[in-house]
Amino acid sequence: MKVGILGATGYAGQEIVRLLHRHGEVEKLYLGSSSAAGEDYESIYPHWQDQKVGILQDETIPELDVLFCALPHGLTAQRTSAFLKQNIKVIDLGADFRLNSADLYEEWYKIKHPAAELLKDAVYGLPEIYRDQIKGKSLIANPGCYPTATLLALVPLLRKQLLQTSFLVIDAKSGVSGAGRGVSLGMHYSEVNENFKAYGVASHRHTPEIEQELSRASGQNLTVNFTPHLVPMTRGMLVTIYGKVSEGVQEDDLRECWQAQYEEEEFVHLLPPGTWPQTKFSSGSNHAFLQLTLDKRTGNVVIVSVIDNLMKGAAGQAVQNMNIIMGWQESLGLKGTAMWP
Ligand SMILES: NC(=O)C1=CN([C@@H]2O[C@H](COP(=O)(O)OP(=O)(O)OC[C@H]3O[C@@H](n4cnc5c(N)ncnc54)[C@H](OP(=O)(O)O)[C@@H]3O)[C@@H](O)[C@H]2O)C=CC1
Ligand SMILES: CC(=O)N[C@@H](CCC(=O)OP(=O)(O)O)C(=O)O
Repeated sequence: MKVGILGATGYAGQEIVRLLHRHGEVEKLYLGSSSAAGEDYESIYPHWQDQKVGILQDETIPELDVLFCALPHGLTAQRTSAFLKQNIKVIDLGADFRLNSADLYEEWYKIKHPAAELLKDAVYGLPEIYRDQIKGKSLIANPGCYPTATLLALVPLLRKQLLQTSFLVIDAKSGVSGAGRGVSLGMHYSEVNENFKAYGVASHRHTPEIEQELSRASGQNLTVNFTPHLVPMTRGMLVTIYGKVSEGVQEDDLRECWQAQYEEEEFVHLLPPGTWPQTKFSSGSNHAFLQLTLDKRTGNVVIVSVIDNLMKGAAGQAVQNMNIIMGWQESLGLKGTAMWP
């Protein structure tokens, strides 16, 4: 199969390179770059020395079966229609096709949607929830990292109406690689190291994505309080969620619901009661870890969900989506647990 990556020099793009290198079905890899065409991949990332990854090409897309777009938002949608006309299946790691409404996209991303007519054709690529809809599709909206960690925890519970929709607090923490390689001042080592800060408070652009998918799961329009934080670590994401259970719901009901949803899943793991997820459990792997408790004093459920932002939160999930649309074994390129410690 011929597979391509746009944004191959970025953090998400280079993680896809790593996964495809051990995938087995990829015969030809096109590496597209707007800034480094003609350069050997090894000169950008010397840890690939002597592994013959390839020469970065300009963004003229050759004949391909699948194209991963790991670009800043807005850039993929401008070109998607042309890619689809070339019979290329497109997996967008950015946000261009995640929201169903072009108006909502404009409100949160502050640009007019470049291809609103394609929104109806895009599938939200969260395999454990929407696998059947992803199969055979040509345009996949790979979910955001914070939404992935949040939705894996909440969608099954809301579908079964085990939680009240009026009160959901999502307190999220991400490693710095979540911001990409082109860093701004706020991501400078001396600004991040030995520091810890909230950002995007009550305004982060993943809020409408989370609300859209939770509303879909619960059948009601709901809102959430979502606050992301920046943690001085390279990769990893830990999301703590507080909610109110529906009347009469016990902790076992919540666990059984997760169990039913995820018992056949290779990449989502329910930890035994009392074992709480840590970011290192998923570092460098596509595995997600979940835990919850019903706090008897307050009556609120507390949930913790952990993923690696670059893997299940981006490149790993994108490769999982490719495997599904191509009808391959879902774990191709994705085998392996975290590196520990
Ligand atoms: N980092 C993460 O944890 C996650 C990222 N994502 C999404 O994946 C996409 C890529 O993110 P990430 O790899 O982190 O970002 P990076 O900033 O690390 O990489 C983006 C790449 O896009 C290419 N690019 C093309 N045109 C432009 C432009 N005008 N400005 C900047 N870059 C450009 C660049 O590669 P070149 O110069 O070679 O063309 C660049 O390396 C984004 O949409 C991001 O939101 C989603 C989930 C998690
Ligand atoms: C730490 C950090 O900065 N994280 C990024 C999230 C990365 C991501 O998933 O962004 P997209 O929705 O654009 O794909 C952020 O908050 O903007």
